[in-house]
Amino acid sequence: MIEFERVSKTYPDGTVAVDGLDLTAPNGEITVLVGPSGCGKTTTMRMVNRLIDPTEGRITLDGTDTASIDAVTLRRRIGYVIQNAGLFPHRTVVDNVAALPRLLGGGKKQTRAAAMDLLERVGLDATFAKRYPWQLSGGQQQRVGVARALATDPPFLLMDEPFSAVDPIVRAQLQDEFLRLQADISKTIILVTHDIDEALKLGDRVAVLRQGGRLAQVATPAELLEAPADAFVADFVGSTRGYRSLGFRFGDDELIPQTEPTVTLGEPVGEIDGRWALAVGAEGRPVGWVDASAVGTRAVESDDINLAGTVARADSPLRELLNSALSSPAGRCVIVDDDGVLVGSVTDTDVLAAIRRARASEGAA
Ligand SMILES: Nc1ncnc2c1ncn2[C@@H]1O[C@H](COP(=O)(O)OP(=O)(O)OP(=O)(O)O)[C@@H](O)[C@H]1O
Repeated sequence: MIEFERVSKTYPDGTVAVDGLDLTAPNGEITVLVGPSGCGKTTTMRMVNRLIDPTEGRITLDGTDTASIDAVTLRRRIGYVIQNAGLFPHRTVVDNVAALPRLLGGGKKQTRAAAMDLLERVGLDATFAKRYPWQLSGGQQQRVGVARALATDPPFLLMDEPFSAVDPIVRAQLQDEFLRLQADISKTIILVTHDIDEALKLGDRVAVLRQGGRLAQVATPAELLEAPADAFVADFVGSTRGYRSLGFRFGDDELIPQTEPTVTLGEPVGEIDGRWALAVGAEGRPVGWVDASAVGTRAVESDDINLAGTVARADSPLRELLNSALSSPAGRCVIVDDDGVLVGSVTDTDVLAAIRRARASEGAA
């Protein structure tokens, strides 16, 4: 059990990120922290593994004050999964998973064998073990991130927006797989998300935070939907729906897709502006990004393709466009049509500007 007792965090500049939080994350359950941007979700979670120290109050793990446990020992008991997986880029998948057990003195053979088992549990077969993170899709990287967090078999798991950087179909798959895995391993989990649907799907209990790091309500998903504690919770459960539905409309705003230069497998990268070229398959469907500076003038091979980026459709919510832009090494969101064929791209800056415009017009409505 993870317990917050009157926990507050005020940053040196005076920002009150968390204010008098009382919260219990019961053993074997998923407790989700959800709330608007800046409401203190990440700060709350990072205080558990002491990446951030509380200003007041205490946090206990099965009754022991975390402040009394040496930080390294503490972190061995708490797995940590972050957005974009945070894998070591120069180590293979299996070495990423085996790294911490090795550091803790495990033998090479035995830690590798355990890592292979874990990879299989998160849905990756042996062919992925020797690859490097950039040779995996975002969803596959996230699976490795989960396997790595479980490598020391910690009783507690912290997950910060673990499924945000992948496209909606992959996200739903990862969520389903994660629920199946948890039914098996019964870890005590705190998961942070800004997505109320994800919170309601994954959480045994959902804690809704409001600005200033105050707990608005903690309840089961059903209770939250049926009996929101106040207008803020009701509004948050409802209003993010509105925000999510913000469509990307051609001709609207200044968010117009630009032509994206492409490269086909087996051919060299032509003249491009910048470092990254988008690789497309024969049917014109994007397959990933190629680092032109690494390929030089030779023909592009499948091993050159960085698979981490996601695509969005023209009518995807702006949040998905942003996820696509942020997951691409080029910082560009790739837009495809209903058949998955490339339409063009928009930059992360343009997507952010469109989100700001949409929010402003929502506020004015
Ligand atoms: N190191 C810091 N110094 C000062 N203020 C900070 C620091 N880190 C976070 N904050 C502020 O504390 C508040 C809570 O931040 P936190 O990152 O915990 O929120 P969050 O709910 O996780 O936000 P998001 O969903 O946008 O990631 C915000 O107002 C943020 O600007």
